[in-house]
Amino acid sequence: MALPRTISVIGAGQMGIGIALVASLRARIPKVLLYDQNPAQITKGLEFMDKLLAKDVSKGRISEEDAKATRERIISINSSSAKDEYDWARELGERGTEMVIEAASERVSIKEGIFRALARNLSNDAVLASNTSSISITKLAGAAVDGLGKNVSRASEEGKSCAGRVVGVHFFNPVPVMKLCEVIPGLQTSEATLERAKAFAAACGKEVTTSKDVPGFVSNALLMPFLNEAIMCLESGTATRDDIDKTLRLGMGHPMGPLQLADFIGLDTCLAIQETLYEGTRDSKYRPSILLGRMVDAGWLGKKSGKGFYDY
Ligand SMILES: NC(=O)c1ccc[n+]([C@@H]2O[C@H](COP(=O)([O-])OP(=O)(O)OC[C@H]3O[C@@H](n4cnc5c(N)ncnc54)[C@H](O)[C@@H]3O)[C@@H](O)[C@H]2O)c1
Repeated sequence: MALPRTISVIGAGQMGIGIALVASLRARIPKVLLYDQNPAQITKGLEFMDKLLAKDVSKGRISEEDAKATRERIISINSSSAKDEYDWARELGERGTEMVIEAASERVSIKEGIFRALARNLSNDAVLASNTSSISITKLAGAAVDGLGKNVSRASEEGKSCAGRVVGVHFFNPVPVMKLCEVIPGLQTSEATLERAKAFAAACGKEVTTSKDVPGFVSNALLMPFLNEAIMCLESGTATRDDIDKTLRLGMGHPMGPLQLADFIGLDTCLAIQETLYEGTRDSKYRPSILLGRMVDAGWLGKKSGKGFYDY
C-alpha cells in the first residue's frame, strides 16, 4: 500500500517527537510536519531527537547521511504568526498533509478542538489518526464531522465519509524502542482508513495489533489499573516506593517497577487515562488513586517535569 508523502504530527511532547522520528527514519516519509502550540516544545524535542540520532550514528546503527536526511525531512510549523487558534491547521492543509498523527495532551476538549480544525482544513481524503491512550476514537470522529459546520450531520453521507477517515494509531513510549503499535477503529472508521493506518505503523517498523474502541483499548485497560493499584499500595503504606518497584522487577521480571513506569509515562497522562476508564465504565474498580491526583495537582508529573515518585 502506498504510504503518505506528507504527514503531520501534532504535539511535540515525548510521543510526538518519537513518532516524527520513526516516520522519517524508518518509514522515510518525504515530509514530516511537526506542530505544537508551544514552540519551546518543538525546540526541546528536536534537540532531544538530534541526541538520539547522534547516538545511533556513534553506535554504527545508522550512517551520518541517514541521520542528516532524517532531520531534513522533518519541518517544524511555526505558530507564532497564527491569526487564530487553529491557523496551523490551514497551513498543514496547504502543505499537502495526507495523514495526521495527533499526539497532543490526553484531554478530550483539546483533541476534539484539534479534530474539528483538521476536518475543516485538510483534504477530504487525509487520514486523521490519534495517538490517544484511552479516549474514544468514535467520539473524536464525531468531533471531526462537527468541524465541517452545522449543515453537515454526523449521519449524512458527508458526515460518515469524514468520520470514516478517523482512526486510533497508538504507539508506545519510547516510540523508537517499543516494537508495538495498537490500531483502533472507531464505529465509523472505514476499512480503507484502517488499512492505511496499519501500513503506516508497519512502515515505522512496528508490529501491529488491533483493539476495539473501549476505554483504554486493550493496552491501557490492562496496564493503567495495575499502575493505579501500585500507587494505592504506596498511598496506604503497604510497602515503600522502592520495595513496590523492586517486587515487580525482581519478583515478576518486569523491566521497570510500576511507580517508575508511571513516572516515565507522565503522571498527568496516567491520571487522564484512569479517569477515562472510570468515567467510561462507571465501574468503581477504576477510581483513580487520590495520591495520583495530588501529585498532578503539585505539578509533579514524573520524568518530563523532573519530579514524580522519583527525582530526575
Ligand atoms: N506518555 C506515554 O507513555 C504515552 C504512550 C502512548 C500514548 N500516549 C498519548 O500520546 C499523547 C501525548 O502524550 P505525551 O506523553 O507525548 O504528552 P506530553 O505532555 O509529553 O506532550 C503533549 C504535547 O501536546 C502539546 N499540546 C497540548 N495542547 C495542544 C494543542 N491544542 N495543539 C498542539 N499541541 C498541543 C503540548 O504543548 C505538549 O508538547 C497523549 O494522548 C497520550 O495519552 C502517551
